[in-house]
Amino acid sequence: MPETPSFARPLPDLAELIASARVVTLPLATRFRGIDEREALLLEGENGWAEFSPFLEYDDAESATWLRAAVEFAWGEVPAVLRRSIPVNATVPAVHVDRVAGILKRFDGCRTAKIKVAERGQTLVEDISRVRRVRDLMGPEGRIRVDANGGWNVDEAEHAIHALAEFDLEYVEQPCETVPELVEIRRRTKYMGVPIAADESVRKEDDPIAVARSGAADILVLKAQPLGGIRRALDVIAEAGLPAVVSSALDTSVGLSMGAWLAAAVPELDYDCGLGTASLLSADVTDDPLHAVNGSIDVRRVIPSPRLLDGYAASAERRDWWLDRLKRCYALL
Ligand SMILES: O=C(O)CCC(=O)C1=CC=C[C@@H](O)[C@@H]1C(=O)O
Ligand SMILES: [Mg+2]
Repeated sequence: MPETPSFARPLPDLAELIASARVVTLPLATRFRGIDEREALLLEGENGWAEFSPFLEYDDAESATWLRAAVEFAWGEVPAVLRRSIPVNATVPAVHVDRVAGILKRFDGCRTAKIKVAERGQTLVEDISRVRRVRDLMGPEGRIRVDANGGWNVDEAEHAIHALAEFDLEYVEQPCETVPELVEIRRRTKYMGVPIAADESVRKEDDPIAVARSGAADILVLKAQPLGGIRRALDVIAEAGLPAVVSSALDTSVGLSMGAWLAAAVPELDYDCGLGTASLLSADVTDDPLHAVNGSIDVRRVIPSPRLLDGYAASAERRDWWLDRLKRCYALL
């Protein structure tokens, strides 16, 4: 038996992970993050199913953290939940303004929308018209946040946030790439009253607390898979001492069930969570997907349907690729 890590006691053998592993390729309803299909590896442990789905370009060291999260959720100790349903935001990719209404309709009852901005190859004018359309459709009570994925430099961010402020933004997520840039943009835009949230600067930095320590953000966006699991994400929230928004990584409903579990265990949950993205998929692994109903998703384990696992099974070549990745990442646990 390999050495016992804290996230799953004891660490299941690799053979056990491989025995239950299923790899799927799911079509997206809307291109997002430059992809039209989402690949994911699902695993069944003693607690139920979990998802291992680092993006394809991530290296093994980063991906091993995502595997730690899956192993914890399927085999390890998970914390008690404090709530049974989680309010979620609609997620609006960087689409043409004419597609905004169709996308919002996929998110039943969501009072909050997160809109992607600063997409490479697009202009601020396109961002402004997309955000304006969401504001028009949601009305004055809708809550609107934007996510730039670090796509602006500090001057561009200052200009864009100033231009978008008229839409009453709840926050701007990752306007710039680095922690020092976030510190600077937060200083420059403070007078506008638009809070800054950090996502990549939490999940991709070696030290997820650096953002909080440097005063680089008002809010943290936390994702269970990239942070290495629910308990690690809860530790980050406790140590950072900032309000948390729980989000996800374009997961299947199985991955979203882990995100919902994290959101359910966070002591204070003041913001709607980025866990409604099953609605961006045009197929899922379960007949009972975690779609928003009345603006919220359930906190529950998700059991994939054998019919859907077969129907959306990845090609033999992609399955082998994922199993090799699983083995390499397991070796890093
Ligand atoms: O937070 C949401 O509304 C949905 C999740 C989401 O936006 C993301 C999922 C996956 C990859 C990321 O580029 C992206 C994000 O940056 O938050
Ligand atoms: Mg983000």
